[in-house]
Amino acid sequence: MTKEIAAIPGDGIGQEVLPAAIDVLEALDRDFEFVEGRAGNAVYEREGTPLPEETRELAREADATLFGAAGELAADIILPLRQDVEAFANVRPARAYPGVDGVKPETDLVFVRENTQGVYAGIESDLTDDVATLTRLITGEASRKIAEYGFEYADEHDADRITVAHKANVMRTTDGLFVDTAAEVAEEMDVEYDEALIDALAMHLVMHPEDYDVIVTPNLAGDVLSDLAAGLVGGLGMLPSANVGDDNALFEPVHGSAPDIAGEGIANPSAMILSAAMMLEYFGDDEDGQRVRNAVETVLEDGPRTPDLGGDASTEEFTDAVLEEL
Ligand SMILES: NC(=O)c1ccc[n+]([C@@H]2O[C@H](COP(=O)([O-])OP(=O)(O)OC[C@H]3O[C@@H](n4cnc5c(N)ncnc54)[C@H](O)[C@@H]3O)[C@@H](O)[C@H]2O)c1
Ligand SMILES: CC(C)[C@H](C(=O)O)[C@@H](O)C(=O)O
Repeated sequence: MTKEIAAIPGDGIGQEVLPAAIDVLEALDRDFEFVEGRAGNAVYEREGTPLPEETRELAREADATLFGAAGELAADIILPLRQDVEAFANVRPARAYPGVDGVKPETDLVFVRENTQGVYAGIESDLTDDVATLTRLITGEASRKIAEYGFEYADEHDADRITVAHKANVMRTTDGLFVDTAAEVAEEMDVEYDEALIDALAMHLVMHPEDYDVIVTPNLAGDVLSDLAAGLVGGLGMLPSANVGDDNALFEPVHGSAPDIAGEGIANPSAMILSAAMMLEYFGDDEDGQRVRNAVETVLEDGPRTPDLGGDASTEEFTDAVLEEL
Protein backbone atom coordinates (compact mmCIF):
# COMPACT_ATOMS: atom_id res chain seq x y z
CA MET A 1 0.00 0.00 0.00
CA THR A 2 1.28 3.47 -0.87
CA LYS A 3 2.66 5.39 2.08
CA GLU A 4 2.29 9.15 1.98
CA ILE A 5 5.39 10.94 3.23
CA ALA A 6 5.26 14.64 4.08
CA ALA A 7 8.57 16.07 2.87
CA ILE A 8 9.38 19.46 4.42
CA PRO A 9 12.83 20.75 3.37
CA GLY A 10 12.68 24.03 5.37
CA ASP A 11 15.67 26.38 5.32
CA GLY A 12 19.35 26.40 4.34
CA ILE A 13 20.91 22.97 3.94
CA GLY A 14 17.51 21.37 4.63
CA GLN A 15 16.85 22.17 0.94
CA GLU A 16 20.01 20.24 0.00
CA VAL A 17 19.92 17.18 2.26
CA LEU A 18 16.22 16.28 2.03
CA PRO A 19 16.34 15.69 -1.77
CA ALA A 20 19.34 13.39 -1.14
CA ALA A 21 17.30 11.26 1.28
CA ILE A 22 14.36 11.16 -1.14
CA ASP A 23 16.70 9.98 -3.95
CA VAL A 24 17.88 7.16 -1.67
CA LEU A 25 14.32 6.15 -0.70
CA GLU A 26 13.24 6.25 -4.35
CA ALA A 27 16.06 3.84 -5.23
CA LEU A 28 14.44 1.21 -2.99
CA ASP A 29 11.58 -0.93 -4.13
CA ARG A 30 9.05 0.85 -1.90
CA ASP A 31 5.76 2.50 -2.66
CA PHE A 32 6.22 6.00 -1.24
CA GLU A 33 4.41 9.14 -2.34
CA PHE A 34 6.28 12.28 -1.30
CA VAL A 35 4.17 15.40 -0.77
CA GLU A 36 6.16 18.59 -0.26
CA GLY A 37 5.25 20.86 2.65
CA ARG A 38 6.13 24.55 2.88
CA ALA A 39 7.98 25.93 5.91
CA GLY A 40 10.79 28.34 6.64
CA ASN A 41 12.01 31.91 6.35
CA ALA A 42 10.95 32.46 2.75
CA VAL A 43 7.47 31.13 3.56
CA TYR A 44 7.30 33.55 6.50
CA GLU A 45 8.21 36.47 4.25
CA ARG A 46 5.60 35.50 1.66
CA GLU A 47 2.78 34.28 3.88
CA GLY A 48 3.36 35.88 7.29
CA THR A 49 3.83 32.50 8.98
CA PRO A 50 6.82 30.12 8.82
CA LEU A 51 4.56 27.08 9.14
CA PRO A 52 1.25 27.30 7.25
CA GLU A 53 -1.69 25.31 8.61
CA GLU A 54 -1.69 23.32 5.36
CA THR A 55 1.80 21.99 6.16
CA ARG A 56 0.77 21.07 9.72
CA GLU A 57 -2.27 19.25 8.36
CA LEU A 58 -0.03 17.41 5.87
CA ALA A 59 2.23 16.20 8.70
CA ARG A 60 -0.76 15.15 10.82
CA GLU A 61 -2.35 13.19 7.97
CA ALA A 62 0.77 11.63 6.37
CA ASP A 63 2.07 8.18 7.32
CA ALA A 64 5.31 9.90 8.38
CA THR A 65 7.19 13.16 7.86
CA LEU A 66 10.72 13.86 6.69
CA PHE A 67 11.99 17.26 7.79
CA GLY A 68 15.20 18.94 6.57
CA ALA A 69 16.13 21.86 8.82
CA ALA A 70 14.95 25.28 9.93
CA GLY A 71 16.80 28.51 10.63
CA GLU A 72 16.16 31.23 13.18
CA LEU A 73 12.43 30.46 13.19
CA ALA A 74 13.14 26.82 14.05
CA ALA A 75 11.27 26.98 17.35
CA ASP A 76 8.15 28.12 15.47
CA ILE A 77 8.49 25.34 12.93
CA ILE A 78 9.97 22.14 14.32
CA LEU A 79 8.44 22.34 17.81
CA PRO A 80 4.84 22.64 16.47
CA LEU A 81 5.55 19.89 13.92
CA ARG A 82 6.75 17.58 16.69
CA GLN A 83 3.49 18.38 18.50
CA ASP A 84 1.47 17.75 15.35
CA VAL A 85 2.74 14.18 15.12
CA GLU A 86 2.32 13.89 18.93
CA ALA A 87 5.94 12.80 19.26
CA PHE A 88 6.66 12.14 22.94
CA ALA A 89 10.10 10.60 22.24
CA ASN A 90 13.05 12.05 20.35
CA VAL A 91 15.43 9.22 19.52
CA ARG A 92 18.96 10.32 18.60
CA PRO A 93 21.55 7.65 17.86
CA ALA A 94 25.20 8.74 17.95
CA ARG A 95 27.43 6.16 16.29
CA ALA A 96 31.00 6.54 15.08
CA TYR A 97 31.35 5.13 11.57
CA PRO A 98 34.61 3.56 10.39
CA GLY A 99 36.60 5.93 8.21
CA VAL A 100 35.21 9.06 9.86
CA ASP A 101 37.84 10.72 11.98
CA GLY A 102 35.55 10.72 15.00
CA VAL A 103 37.13 12.00 18.16
CA LYS A 104 35.86 8.84 19.90
CA PRO A 105 35.50 5.96 17.43
CA GLU A 106 34.08 3.65 20.11
CA THR A 107 30.90 5.75 20.44
CA ASP A 108 27.67 3.83 19.84
CA LEU A 109 24.85 5.13 22.00
CA VAL A 110 21.31 6.45 21.72
CA PHE A 111 19.62 9.36 23.44
CA VAL A 112 15.94 8.93 24.20
CA ARG A 113 14.92 12.52 24.82
CA GLU A 114 11.61 13.51 26.42
CA ASN A 115 10.09 15.63 23.67
CA THR A 116 7.16 17.58 25.11
CA GLN A 117 7.97 19.08 28.50
CA GLY A 118 10.69 20.63 30.64
CA VAL A 119 11.66 24.15 29.59
CA TYR A 120 10.08 23.49 26.17
CA ALA A 121 6.54 23.61 27.59
CA GLY A 122 6.34 27.26 26.51
CA ILE A 123 5.47 28.70 29.94
CA GLU A 124 7.66 31.80 29.79
CA SER A 125 6.83 35.41 30.48
CA ASP A 126 8.05 38.89 31.39
CA LEU A 127 7.09 39.79 34.95
CA THR A 128 8.46 43.32 34.54
CA ASP A 129 10.73 45.01 31.96
CA ASP A 130 13.65 43.61 33.90
CA VAL A 131 12.43 40.26 35.19
CA ALA A 132 11.55 37.22 33.10
CA THR A 133 10.43 33.77 34.23
CA LEU A 134 10.23 30.29 32.80
CA THR A 135 8.27 27.41 34.29
CA ARG A 136 9.77 23.95 33.89
CA LEU A 137 6.99 21.41 33.51
CA ILE A 138 7.51 17.73 34.38
CA THR A 139 4.66 15.27 34.86
CA GLY A 140 4.80 11.73 36.18
CA GLU A 141 2.77 10.57 33.19
CA ALA A 142 5.20 11.93 30.57
CA SER A 143 8.20 10.77 32.62
CA ARG A 144 6.78 7.24 32.83
CA LYS A 145 6.02 7.22 29.11
CA ILE A 146 9.56 8.22 28.09
CA ALA A 147 11.16 5.86 30.63
CA GLU A 148 9.03 2.95 29.38
CA TYR A 149 9.90 3.83 25.79
CA GLY A 150 13.61 3.95 26.71
CA PHE A 151 13.48 0.53 28.36
CA GLU A 152 11.54 -0.99 25.46
CA TYR A 153 14.06 0.51 23.04
CA ALA A 154 16.95 -0.92 25.09
CA ASP A 155 15.27 -4.32 25.12
CA GLU A 156 14.56 -4.36 21.37
CA HIS A 157 18.11 -3.27 20.54
CA ASP A 158 19.83 -5.66 22.98
CA ALA A 159 21.36 -2.75 24.87
CA ASP A 160 23.28 -3.72 28.01
CA ARG A 161 22.66 -0.61 30.00
CA ILE A 162 20.21 2.26 30.39
CA THR A 163 21.24 5.52 32.01
CA VAL A 164 18.80 8.18 33.17
CA ALA A 165 20.20 11.71 33.06
CA HIS A 166 18.91 14.25 35.58
CA LYS A 167 19.83 17.17 37.79
CA ALA A 168 17.69 16.25 40.79
CA ASN A 169 20.39 17.48 43.17
CA VAL A 170 19.25 21.01 42.22
CA MET A 171 15.86 20.64 40.52
CA ARG A 172 14.68 18.39 43.33
CA THR A 173 10.98 18.51 42.56
CA THR A 174 10.95 18.38 38.75
CA ASP A 175 13.94 16.18 37.98
CA GLY A 176 13.24 14.36 41.25
CA LEU A 177 9.92 13.28 39.74
CA PHE A 178 11.60 12.45 36.41
CA VAL A 179 14.28 10.21 37.89
CA ASP A 180 12.10 8.62 40.60
CA THR A 181 9.56 7.66 37.93
CA ALA A 182 12.31 6.14 35.78
CA ALA A 183 13.60 4.19 38.81
CA GLU A 184 10.08 2.78 39.37
CA VAL A 185 9.91 1.68 35.73
CA ALA A 186 13.40 0.14 36.07
CA GLU A 187 12.16 -2.17 38.83
CA GLU A 188 9.83 -3.81 36.31
CA MET A 189 12.59 -4.27 33.70
CA ASP A 190 15.55 -6.51 33.17
CA VAL A 191 18.30 -4.15 31.96
CA GLU A 192 21.22 -2.72 33.94
CA TYR A 193 19.96 0.64 35.18
CA ASP A 194 21.86 3.61 36.35
CA GLU A 195 21.36 7.32 37.05
CA ALA A 196 23.76 10.15 36.18
CA LEU A 197 23.88 13.86 36.97
CA ILE A 198 23.79 15.73 33.67
CA ASP A 199 26.92 17.82 34.24
CA ALA A 200 29.15 14.89 35.21
CA LEU A 201 27.57 12.84 32.43
CA ALA A 202 28.71 15.46 29.89
CA MET A 203 32.29 15.00 31.06
CA HIS A 204 32.06 11.22 31.20
CA LEU A 205 30.54 11.05 27.71
CA VAL A 206 33.53 12.89 26.27
CA MET A 207 36.03 10.67 28.09
CA HIS A 208 34.29 7.28 28.01
CA PRO A 209 31.40 7.18 25.51
CA GLU A 210 31.81 3.40 25.33
CA ASP A 211 30.28 3.18 28.84
CA TYR A 212 26.83 4.17 27.51
CA ASP A 213 24.14 2.44 25.48
CA VAL A 214 20.75 4.11 25.95
CA ILE A 215 20.50 7.44 27.75
CA VAL A 216 17.05 8.70 28.74
CA THR A 217 17.02 12.46 29.26
CA PRO A 218 14.72 15.34 30.08
CA ASN A 219 14.08 17.61 27.09
CA LEU A 220 16.78 20.31 27.24
CA ALA A 221 19.48 17.92 28.47
CA GLY A 222 18.79 15.69 25.46
CA ASP A 223 19.13 18.68 23.14
CA VAL A 224 22.53 19.66 24.54
CA LEU A 225 23.99 16.20 25.12
CA SER A 226 23.09 14.97 21.64
CA ASP A 227 25.01 17.87 20.04
CA LEU A 228 27.90 17.03 22.35
CA ALA A 229 27.75 13.44 21.13
CA ALA A 230 27.74 14.68 17.51
CA GLY A 231 31.16 16.06 18.32
CA LEU A 232 32.30 12.55 19.27
CA VAL A 233 31.36 11.02 15.92
CA GLY A 234 32.45 13.58 13.33
CA GLY A 235 29.99 16.45 13.68
CA LEU A 236 26.35 17.35 13.24
CA GLY A 237 26.28 15.99 9.71
CA MET A 238 26.32 12.51 11.29
CA LEU A 239 23.39 12.54 13.74
CA PRO A 240 19.94 11.36 12.61
CA SER A 241 16.78 11.42 14.72
CA ALA A 242 13.25 10.10 15.00
CA ASN A 243 10.43 11.96 16.73
CA VAL A 244 8.08 9.16 17.65
CA GLY A 245 4.45 9.29 18.73
CA ASP A 246 1.90 6.53 19.30
CA ASP A 247 0.54 6.75 15.74
CA ASN A 248 2.81 9.04 13.77
CA ALA A 249 6.45 10.08 13.51
CA LEU A 250 8.78 12.71 12.07
CA PHE A 251 12.35 12.06 11.01
CA GLU A 252 15.00 14.80 10.83
CA PRO A 253 18.74 15.30 11.13
CA VAL A 254 19.77 16.77 14.49
CA HIS A 255 21.51 19.66 12.74
CA GLY A 256 20.07 23.05 11.79
CA SER A 257 20.09 25.09 8.59
CA ALA A 258 23.91 25.60 8.71
CA PRO A 259 23.91 29.15 7.27
CA ASP A 260 27.73 29.06 7.07
CA ILE A 261 27.64 26.47 4.25
CA ALA A 262 24.06 26.72 2.94
CA GLY A 263 23.81 27.11 -0.83
CA GLU A 264 27.28 25.70 -1.51
CA GLY A 265 26.08 22.15 -2.17
CA ILE A 266 28.60 20.66 0.27
CA ALA A 267 26.38 19.67 3.21
CA ASN A 268 26.86 16.15 4.52
CA PRO A 269 23.55 14.36 3.85
CA SER A 270 24.42 11.36 6.10
CA ALA A 271 22.29 12.53 9.04
CA MET A 272 19.28 13.05 6.77
CA ILE A 273 19.76 9.76 4.91
CA LEU A 274 20.20 7.89 8.22
CA SER A 275 16.99 9.57 9.45
CA ALA A 276 15.27 8.12 6.36
CA ALA A 277 16.68 4.70 7.38
CA MET A 278 15.05 5.20 10.79
CA MET A 279 11.78 5.89 8.98
CA LEU A 280 12.10 2.60 7.09
CA GLU A 281 12.57 0.80 10.41
CA TYR A 282 9.57 2.65 11.88
CA PHE A 283 7.55 1.16 9.01
CA GLY A 284 8.86 -2.27 10.01
CA ASP A 285 11.27 -2.55 7.07
CA ASP A 286 14.44 -3.36 9.01
CA GLU A 287 16.03 -4.92 5.95
CA ASP A 288 15.90 -1.78 3.78
CA GLY A 289 16.83 0.35 6.81
CA GLN A 290 19.96 -1.75 7.23
CA ARG A 291 20.69 -1.64 3.49
CA VAL A 292 20.66 2.16 3.55
CA ARG A 293 22.81 2.24 6.68
CA ASN A 294 25.30 -0.19 5.13
CA ALA A 295 25.51 1.89 1.93
CA VAL A 296 26.19 5.06 3.95
CA GLU A 297 28.74 3.20 6.05
CA THR A 298 30.62 1.94 2.98
CA VAL A 299 30.77 5.40 1.39
CA LEU A 300 31.90 6.98 4.65
CA GLU A 301 34.67 4.40 4.87
CA ASP A 302 35.80 4.41 1.23
CA GLY A 303 34.89 7.96 0.26
CA PRO A 304 34.05 10.27 -1.31
CA ARG A 305 33.44 12.37 1.83
CA THR A 306 32.04 15.86 2.25
CA PRO A 307 34.29 18.71 3.56
CA ASP A 308 33.01 18.48 7.17
CA LEU A 309 34.63 15.01 7.22
CA GLY A 310 37.84 16.17 5.57
CA GLY A 311 36.88 15.35 1.97
CA ASP A 312 36.02 17.51 -1.00
CA ALA A 313 32.87 15.82 -2.30
CA SER A 314 29.63 17.68 -2.89
CA THR A 315 26.32 16.58 -1.36
CA GLU A 316 25.39 15.21 -4.77
CA GLU A 317 28.63 13.25 -5.23
CA PHE A 318 28.26 11.67 -1.80
CA THR A 319 24.61 10.80 -2.50
CA ASP A 320 25.47 9.33 -5.92
CA ALA A 321 28.05 7.10 -4.24
CA VAL A 322 25.41 5.92 -1.73
CA LEU A 323 22.99 5.22 -4.62
CA GLU A 324 25.71 3.28 -6.44
CA GLU A 325 26.35 1.22 -3.30
CA LEU A 326 22.63 0.45 -2.95
N1 LIG B 1 15.91 21.11 13.98
C1 LIG B 1 16.29 22.25 13.41
O1 LIG B 1 15.77 22.63 12.38
C2 LIG B 1 17.40 23.04 14.02
C3 LIG B 1 18.33 22.46 14.86
C4 LIG B 1 19.39 23.23 15.33
C5 LIG B 1 19.51 24.56 14.95
N2 LIG B 1 18.57 25.10 14.14
C6 LIG B 1 18.71 26.47 13.60
O2 LIG B 1 19.75 26.44 12.63
C7 LIG B 1 20.40 27.72 12.59
C8 LIG B 1 21.90 27.52 12.65
O3 LIG B 1 22.24 27.00 13.94
P1 LIG B 1 23.67 26.46 14.33
O4 LIG B 1 24.69 27.05 13.41
O5 LIG B 1 23.82 26.60 15.78
O6 LIG B 1 23.57 24.87 14.08
P2 LIG B 1 23.74 24.04 12.75
O7 LIG B 1 23.44 22.63 13.08
O8 LIG B 1 22.95 24.64 11.67
O9 LIG B 1 25.30 24.16 12.38
C9 LIG B 1 26.34 23.99 13.34
C10 LIG B 1 27.66 23.71 12.60
O10 LIG B 1 27.61 22.39 12.08
C11 LIG B 1 27.78 22.39 10.67
N3 LIG B 1 26.84 21.43 10.09
C12 LIG B 1 25.59 21.17 10.50
N4 LIG B 1 25.02 20.27 9.71
C13 LIG B 1 25.92 19.93 8.78
C14 LIG B 1 25.90 19.04 7.67
N5 LIG B 1 24.83 18.28 7.37
N6 LIG B 1 27.01 18.96 6.89
C15 LIG B 1 28.09 19.69 7.19
N7 LIG B 1 28.17 20.54 8.21
C16 LIG B 1 27.09 20.68 9.00
C17 LIG B 1 27.47 23.81 10.23
O11 LIG B 1 28.10 24.13 9.01
C18 LIG B 1 27.92 24.63 11.42
O12 LIG B 1 29.29 24.89 11.32
C19 LIG B 1 19.84 28.53 13.76
O13 LIG B 1 18.98 29.49 13.22
C20 LIG B 1 19.10 27.51 14.63
O14 LIG B 1 17.95 28.06 15.22
C21 LIG B 1 17.54 24.36 13.65
C1 LIG C 1 15.91 24.38 17.02
C2 LIG C 1 15.46 23.80 18.31
C3 LIG C 1 14.03 24.12 18.57
C4 LIG C 1 15.74 22.29 18.40
C5 LIG C 1 15.49 21.78 19.81
O1 LIG C 1 15.83 22.45 20.77
O2 LIG C 1 14.96 20.68 19.92
C6 LIG C 1 17.15 21.88 18.00
O3 LIG C 1 18.12 22.36 18.87
C7 LIG C 1 17.24 20.39 17.89
O4 LIG C 1 18.09 19.80 18.56
O5 LIG C 1 16.48 19.79 17.12
